[in-house]
Amino acid sequence: MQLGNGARTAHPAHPSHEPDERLGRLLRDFTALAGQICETPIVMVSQLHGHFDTRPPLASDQPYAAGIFERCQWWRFPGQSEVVRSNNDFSLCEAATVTSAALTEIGDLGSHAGFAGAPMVTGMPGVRFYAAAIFGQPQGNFMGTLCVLDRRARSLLPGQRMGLLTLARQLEERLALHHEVAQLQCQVLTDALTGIGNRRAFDQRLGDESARHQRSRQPLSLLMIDVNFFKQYNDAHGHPAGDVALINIAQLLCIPLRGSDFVARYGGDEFAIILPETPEGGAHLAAERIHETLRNASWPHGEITLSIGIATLMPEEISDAQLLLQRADQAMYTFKRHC
Ligand SMILES: Nc1nc2c(ncn2[C@@H]2O[C@H](COP(=O)(O)OP(=O)(O)OP(=O)(O)O)[C@@H](O)[C@H]2O)c(=O)[nH]1
Repeated sequence: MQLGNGARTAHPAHPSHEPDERLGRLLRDFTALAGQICETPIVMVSQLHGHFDTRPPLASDQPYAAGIFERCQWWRFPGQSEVVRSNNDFSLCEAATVTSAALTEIGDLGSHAGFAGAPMVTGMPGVRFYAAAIFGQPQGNFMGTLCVLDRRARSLLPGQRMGLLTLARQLEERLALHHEVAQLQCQVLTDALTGIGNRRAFDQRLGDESARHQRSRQPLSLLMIDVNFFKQYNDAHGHPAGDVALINIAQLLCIPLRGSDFVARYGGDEFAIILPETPEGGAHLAAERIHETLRNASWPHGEITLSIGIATLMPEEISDAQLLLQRADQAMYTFKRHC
């Protein structure tokens, strides 16, 4: 196996496919306000470039990794308090962003030469009126449109146009802030050298998982990992070569694991892996797969081996993250003594 640079990271910030809650609230509030101000039954936000949802892609998150969600739409329909994601028809929003006007308004799509046949007009939701205010920049982190729609032909009042433009500007600022906060959160939880979760992320996740263990009464396993003779490796090949080895080890650790497992750099040459809902036997299998992955890797300065300590909290045990940590640490040192 050749070690590459393409990092396959187990990202600490968003361990699941749950939606980004803050973005959800933002979209709900802005679509509600736009509908109120413009008195339209349907409101929609189009993401035309970049990601509003700042969840970093997970290795297992194929649609994100493939960029499928690069463009998407969130709709608010009459009587709904939630926005729903549905990629309907981008032709109108795309056209709105190529004009020089900040606001595009088409009173009757049904008699419009360019858009009478657009899917949004002829199919669901069958709209006749469309107005869109652009936000973001084509060269920036994101660009999109805040759109108000109606199933009948109509127009906006001057104050409503101004209101829509103001809302789009505010949405742009909030999304930019949302991006910055997400980036900072990500940095705070990421190990700068290897790109996987850091000690802080590990502590948070272990707390979450031990609470889940208590609720679900499922076993919870932990692997504590130490690189063998790493001081010698550094001394023999230099600190930069040691850094590269740590980066490669972090990548390799992620390969044989499940998407729900969590890999972190615990500190120095130590790594930790949380295995939710995994009994002792499963944890031993995971450790064996890790040893095998490292054995099959090609190393520039001779093989690197690991000492792996395994501990499991059984369903009937009281959840105690510290106890789990102590047991795994102890098991790791026992393993090392036999190396
Ligand atoms: N290159 C590099 N080395 C690091 C980093 N963090 C810690 N180390 C080194 O990791 C080594 C850890 O050494 P020890 O704790 O003695 O462990 P060891 O040499 O692996 O010995 P055993 O654990 O008994 O196998 C030290 O030489 C640290 O300087 C890092 O970010 N980069």
